Amino acid sequence: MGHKQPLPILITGGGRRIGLALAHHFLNLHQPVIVSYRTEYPAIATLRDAGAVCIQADFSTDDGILAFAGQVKNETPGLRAIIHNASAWMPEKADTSLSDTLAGMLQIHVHAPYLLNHALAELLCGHGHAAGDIIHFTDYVVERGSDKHIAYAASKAALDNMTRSFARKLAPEVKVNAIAPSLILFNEHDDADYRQQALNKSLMKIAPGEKEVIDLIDYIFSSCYVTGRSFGVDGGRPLR
Ligand SMILES: NC(=O)C1=CN([C@@H]2O[C@H](COP(=O)(O)OP(=O)(O)OC[C@H]3O[C@@H](n4cnc5c(N)ncnc54)[C@H](OP(=O)(O)O)[C@@H]3O)[C@@H](O)[C@H]2O)C=CC1
Ligand SMILES: Nc1nc2c(c(=O)[nH]1)N=C([C@H](O)[C@@H](O)CO)CN2
Repeated sequence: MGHKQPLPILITGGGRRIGLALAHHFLNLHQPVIVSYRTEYPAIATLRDAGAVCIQADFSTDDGILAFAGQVKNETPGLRAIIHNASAWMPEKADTSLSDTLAGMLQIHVHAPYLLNHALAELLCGHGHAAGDIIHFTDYVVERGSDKHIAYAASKAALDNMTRSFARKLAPEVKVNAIAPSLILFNEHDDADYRQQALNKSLMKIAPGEKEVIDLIDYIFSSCYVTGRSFGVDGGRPLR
């Protein structure tokens, strides 16, 4: 008798950093992975060589999101999970209109997960009790707000709210949870002063790297009971 191939995990924005680390983690566990990417980084070829299905997609328009959903449906009859990692951390700034900033943040953090969850729910369902997962990457600023990233924080707050709506809609076959990180990884251009200030904002005073998020997702996937929750990965930042 042949072994049944596990269903793939879909990771959006898997070309770099946390999304890329998640993709390699699951591939190392012989778990099939489908990755969306916007920019053709060298990492995409490495992912393909490791067995990932990599689909180029730009979520800047609803048409781009829906075309991607169609390509995923052509690729697989079912999904183990969707991890909504794709994101942009846009501040309010003088050279971009406030309308464009707000629209861009709502597009990537609200339209993309909202449309993809609706379009792909049928692929997550039908595999048994708690057999599917959706993970929304939100942010610690959902609780606190952010004076420099107002639209970003508002759009992540909407995503946090959708976690509970989709948990209600898709139970008991699919669990839907959010991960709300504070500092996980610095960006290359962050200078020493910025880094020190950011480290001082948490109790734990480190930038822990992708492993903290990977371990949490492994836990969420192992559960058959936890749904509609937001998990902070923030080094105790709310207590500072
Ligand atoms: N890193 C951290 O410390 C923190 C991260 N988070 C959250 O964790 C998640 C992962 O973080 P991180 O790895 O730093 O994220 P990055 O910003 O480094 O990467 C996000 C990914 O999303 C993709 N993306 C952005 N816009 C679009 C678009 N319009 N269409 C398709 N893809 C797009 C990017 O593609 P491209 O490279 O082509 O632009 C990139 O691959 C995010 O949701 C983030 O908000 C929250 C708090 C802290
Ligand atoms: N999509 C992204 N979102 C966020 C990023 C990022 O690089 N991409 N970075 C942060 C910061 O790490 C911040 O939490 C501390 O400096 C927040 N969100």
